[in-house]
Amino acid sequence: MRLNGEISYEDEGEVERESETQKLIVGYALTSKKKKSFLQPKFESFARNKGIVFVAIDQNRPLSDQGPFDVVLHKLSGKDWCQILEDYRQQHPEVTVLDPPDAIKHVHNRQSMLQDVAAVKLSNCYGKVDVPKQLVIKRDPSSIPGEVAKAGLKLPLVAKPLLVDGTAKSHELSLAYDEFSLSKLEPPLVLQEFINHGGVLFKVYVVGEAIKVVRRFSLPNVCRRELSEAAGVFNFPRVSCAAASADDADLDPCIAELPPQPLLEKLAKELRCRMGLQLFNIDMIREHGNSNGMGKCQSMSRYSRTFF
Ligand SMILES: Nc1ncnc2c1ncn2[C@@H]1O[C@H](COP(=O)(O)OP(=O)(O)OP(=O)(O)O)[C@@H](O)[C@H]1O
Ligand SMILES: O=P(O)(O)O[C@H]1[C@H](O)[C@@H](O)[C@H](OP(=O)(O)O)[C@@H](OP(=O)(O)O)[C@H]1O
Repeated sequence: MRLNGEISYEDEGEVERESETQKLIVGYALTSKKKKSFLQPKFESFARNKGIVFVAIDQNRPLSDQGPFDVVLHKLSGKDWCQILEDYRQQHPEVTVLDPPDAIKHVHNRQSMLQDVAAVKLSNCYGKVDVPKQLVIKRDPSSIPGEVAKAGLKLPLVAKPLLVDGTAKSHELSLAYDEFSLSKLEPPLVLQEFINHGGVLFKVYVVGEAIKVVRRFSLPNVCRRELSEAAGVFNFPRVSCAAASADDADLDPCIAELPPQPLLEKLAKELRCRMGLQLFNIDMIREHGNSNGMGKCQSMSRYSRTFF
């Protein structure tokens, strides 16, 4: 299995023979941004060799007039599109829609996306999965310092937009070091306690029962001295984007070790059942200095990367 550009074509010949008998048609409805990042030409041609063909859905024509599709893969939003998909699902129960609009709703909001993770209460011999302590602020920024104190949240705090709609704005994150600067933040947002995690994040990609984990660089630990000296709100860029891969980095094994596969399998299965999602991604960090293998999921999203 290879990520993005690093494609292995070792088994191509064999697969091409298989594809002569079988074809799976995937109709896709993606924004141009998503088409560019997800449906890369190399990926499309690799899929074609596996007998999987991607066909663009024409949004100006009724969906039922198009196809036939085995799978409808989409990442569009809006009430009208959701209704079109729901109607299509009723008329074509044989088609797999990735994913149904009702299931997707969970990951469009940073509060609801972690509620299901917390509800799983996953703790077994392989480790424990939890979510950071967090608070939702819907309106008044001047109320934030008081709300934070009332909830007993410890500084520094990571501030994230409440809604996640695929825009760059919805991925803008900031770190607030002191209580006075909290009222500068712009609701609606989620405030999460910053978890020291050794600067490494695990991206867990789930496709049905298949799981692929990659390692990315992340924010470094914040030490007590830094916290006592720093003040204000700092915006930080997409620290754990694809370019920040730490898969081949020479790291302390305690930090770099991937979360145990059985733990991820259990988590993914529970989330699939609870949310009804088949295709999603979980961002996980391992709490630094916690020898019990405690992991925290601090975010979830829909698919993005292409894997081979
Ligand atoms: N509570 C937290 N404690 C420590 N680091 C955090 C916390 N929340 C987020 N981060 C770090 O901030 C970065 C981005 O966070 P997050 O994944 O929540 O944003 P996102 O917009 O959902 O990201 P993506 O679009 O990449 O999925 C990651 O490197 C992550 O490790
Ligand atoms: O590239 P990875 O590290 O897998 O992170 C993804 C995020 O998890 C997704 O949420 C992004 O998609 P949206 O911007 O549509 O939410 C997705 O955006 P992209 O498809 O435009 O690259 C990625 O940023």
